[in-house]
Amino acid sequence: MPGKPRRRCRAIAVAGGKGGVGKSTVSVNLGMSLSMAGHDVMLLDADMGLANVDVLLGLTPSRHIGHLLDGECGLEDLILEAPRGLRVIPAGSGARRLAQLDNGEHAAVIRAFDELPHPPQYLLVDTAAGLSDSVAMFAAATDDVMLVVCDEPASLTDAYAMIKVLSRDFGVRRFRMVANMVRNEGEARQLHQKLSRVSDRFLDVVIDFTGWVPHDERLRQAIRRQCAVVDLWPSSRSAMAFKQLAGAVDTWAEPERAGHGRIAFFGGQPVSSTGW
Ligand SMILES: Nc1ncnc2c1ncn2[C@@H]1O[C@H](COP(=O)(O)OP(=O)(O)OP(=O)(O)O)[C@@H](O)[C@H]1O
Repeated sequence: MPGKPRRRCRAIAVAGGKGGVGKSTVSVNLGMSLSMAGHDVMLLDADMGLANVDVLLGLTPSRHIGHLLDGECGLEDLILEAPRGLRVIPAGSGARRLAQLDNGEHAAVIRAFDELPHPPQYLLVDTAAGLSDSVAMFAAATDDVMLVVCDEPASLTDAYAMIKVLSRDFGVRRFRMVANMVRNEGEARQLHQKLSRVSDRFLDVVIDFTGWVPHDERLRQAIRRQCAVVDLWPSSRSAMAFKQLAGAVDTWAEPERAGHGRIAFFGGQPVSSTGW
């Protein structure tokens, strides 16, 4: 008997351009919130050479992407089990080679996800700061690009630069904005308006407002303890915001199929084992 329609893995890049806006914090806590809501979630630390997802979660990887590229192990051998069912693929730290991957190596990392025996429902890709080829390639290989923006001029200009490059060079048309470290929803929406105004004027893109995360001292304390705030203090303001963000992500319409010839996460594997 045919089962219910199967759902494709959704890959979401967490990007922003500027360093320190909260990309890794959002990746870890959104990923864990989705996992706590019952989804199968994997988080790829794509900050090659300067890994910090494992540090944020107090994990100690013994192998990293470099071992995969050297053929010493498969992608599944790199998976670390974080709390609440979140699976993490660490980037590796301190290896210069990892910070200088060429396009072929990026493609090899992305394609390795097609071979996973248990692909996740959601793959979050925590990208590095800046606008390197590496960031652009990883972001362009996902279904959705989530831009983390905070209330600083450089955050807005860097987010705009990222939108420009991804739309012009990779045909990305839709972006999902998350305001981080803001005081309230009004401030978050103002940031969205600022970014949308300038993008509407010069670029053919859509920027959706996905949600916001307040500046929260609890979150910083959780980071110092190497825990996700959603795990340690689930009723803190930031944890509640991440829960809401996960709920918003889960209402997004089904992602479009990977474009022909595009290097995409799960591009060779159109469906996974659960209903979308
Ligand atoms: N909502 C928040 N409330 C309070 N502090 C926050 C919040 N989000 C992030 N921070 C602080 O900002 C710091 C930087 O966050 P994070 O490492 O996630 O940024 P990033 O964009 O990934 O940086 P990089 O690109 O340099 O790796 C955190 O260590 C934390 O102290």
